[in-house]
Amino acid sequence: MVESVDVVVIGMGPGGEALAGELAEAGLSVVGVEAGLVGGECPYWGCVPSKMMVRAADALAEARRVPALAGGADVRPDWAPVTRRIRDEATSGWDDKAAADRFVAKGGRLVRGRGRITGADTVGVTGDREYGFKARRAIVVATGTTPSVPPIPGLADIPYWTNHEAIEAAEVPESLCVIGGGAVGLELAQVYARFGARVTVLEAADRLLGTEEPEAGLLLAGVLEEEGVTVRTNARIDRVHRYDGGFAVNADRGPVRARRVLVATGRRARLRDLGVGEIGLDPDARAVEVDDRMRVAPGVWAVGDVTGKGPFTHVAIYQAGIAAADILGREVEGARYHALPRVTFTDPEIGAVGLTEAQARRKGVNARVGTTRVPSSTRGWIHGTGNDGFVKLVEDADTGVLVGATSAGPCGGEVLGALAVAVHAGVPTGRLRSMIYAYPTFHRAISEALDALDGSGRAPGEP
Ligand SMILES: Cc1cc2nc3c(=O)[nH]c(=O)nc-3n(C[C@H](O)[C@H](O)[C@H](O)COP(=O)(O)OP(=O)(O)OC[C@H]3O[C@@H](n4cnc5c(N)ncnc54)[C@H](O)[C@@H]3O)c2cc1C
Ligand SMILES: NC(=O)c1ccc[n+]([C@@H]2O[C@H](COP(=O)([O-])OP(=O)(O)OC[C@H]3O[C@@H](n4cnc5c(N)ncnc54)[C@H](O)[C@@H]3O)[C@@H](O)[C@H]2O)c1
Repeated sequence: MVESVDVVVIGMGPGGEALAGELAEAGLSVVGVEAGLVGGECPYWGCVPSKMMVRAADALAEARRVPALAGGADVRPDWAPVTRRIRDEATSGWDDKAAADRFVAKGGRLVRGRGRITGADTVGVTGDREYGFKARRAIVVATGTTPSVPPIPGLADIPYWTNHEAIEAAEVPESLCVIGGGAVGLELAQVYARFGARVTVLEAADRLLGTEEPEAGLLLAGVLEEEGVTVRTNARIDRVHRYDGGFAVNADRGPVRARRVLVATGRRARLRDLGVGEIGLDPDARAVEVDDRMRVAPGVWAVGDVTGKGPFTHVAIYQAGIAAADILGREVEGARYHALPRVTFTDPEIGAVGLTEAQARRKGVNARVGTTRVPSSTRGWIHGTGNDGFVKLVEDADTGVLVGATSAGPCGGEVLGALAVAVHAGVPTGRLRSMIYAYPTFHRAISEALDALDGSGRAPGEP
């Protein structure tokens, strides 16, 4: 039997949950289909528990800095409070009852199972029982991504970790080989190393955090090495196999032997099982193409990681707001990604917004950059140990407008706030120069980076 409803949302991660909740509150009949946990990756295996781990690991690192600043500290890492907080405070034991109840309280109907598009306006769900829905107003694809596992010989035959196992781990392994030096790999590598694991990071590219400024990857490689993590870039892995109760990852420059192997080599959307061919999409595409209102096809919208516009919770929620307004027939400004912020929560944090220098040049921007090091800023110098970082600005020299920035360092993600406002609003660097920066804050380094921009940095017409 096919039931008629206004909207069917497939996938109730941060994007789907926000969108489905808003539409239900607006009075539409909304079915949210979820194959796993309502809330998706972010609250159970992503942002929230990983940042609890980072918080704990940072506390250890700060305590280890006490001798340089304030006397003595006896630091004895214990993983138990971390697992307890993740189980009890973050995930309720990986139980989504609270999130499911929240959606139902907004007037939504939750259907547990795997959704599949079966026609231009119909969705089938396979779970404990079969459902069929006809969506009068909208189908929304919000199915996120899953880990992309490289076809390394032997890898599929071992019980490797993805972010799920790394977040759920009851113990810290004696040693950990992390394949992939992106955000997942680096945040978790530093956490596990600070809790005592011997960690090696194998990154195929020539630097860590390859999508950000090269200075960021270099900075993190140096900091991690100083903390005892082995970092190998340009790594070629040819085989993985069991070895002495653990595993051996055979790479150029020698094998890495470790108790656990974490695969953190990116994520990808899986469209084949979703029936997207029914609405004329390529089932093998890496993402669902959307316009600036998240429209995919007549009566179909998509939000979140599946759109390939930026794999972050804040992007999923931003897109959900736009799609909800569009579905409700309200006027809404289309999505713009020119000031997309992202933060890698390593210590130092790497905050970035807009274009990197290389991206700006590739887009034909006449890029002018200004960089300052945090240790040479007043606050960085006062901070002392743990003060690594930099602020880098990318200005369009033709317009005098800031088009990108990176703030790496202690509180790098918070310093980013000011830079994100500037890039979002297209503030000319001349205007930023005339601002008063509180002394001695970390964000005051922005004014030093402005001084480092070649020329005046003033926009045409600016005083
Ligand atoms: C370790 C880690 C740390 C992260 N840290 C951060 C961070 O600090 N900040 C940040 O902004 N982002 C972070 N992210 C990224 C963030 O988790 C994602 O961008 C976000 O979860 C994407 O939301 P989404 O709604 O698009 O998809 P998802 O969260 O992936 O949710 C999709 C949901 O759809 C369901 N689903 C899939 N297919 C179907 C189907 N056919 N039928 C029914 N249900 C289906 C899935 O079960 C899932 O619940 C992190 C990711 C990881 C892995
Ligand atoms: N703080 C945050 O906002 C946060 C934290 C974690 C994850 N995320 C998001 O989740 C997504 C997934 O993160 P991720 O780190 O898995 O992906 P990623 O794409 O950011 O990084 C994957 C890394 O693995 C490397 N790699 C790929 N194949 C390899 C191989 N065979 N051998 C060695 N290295 C290989 C890539 O060169 C790349 O550097 C990202 O897009 C990220 O932005 C965000």
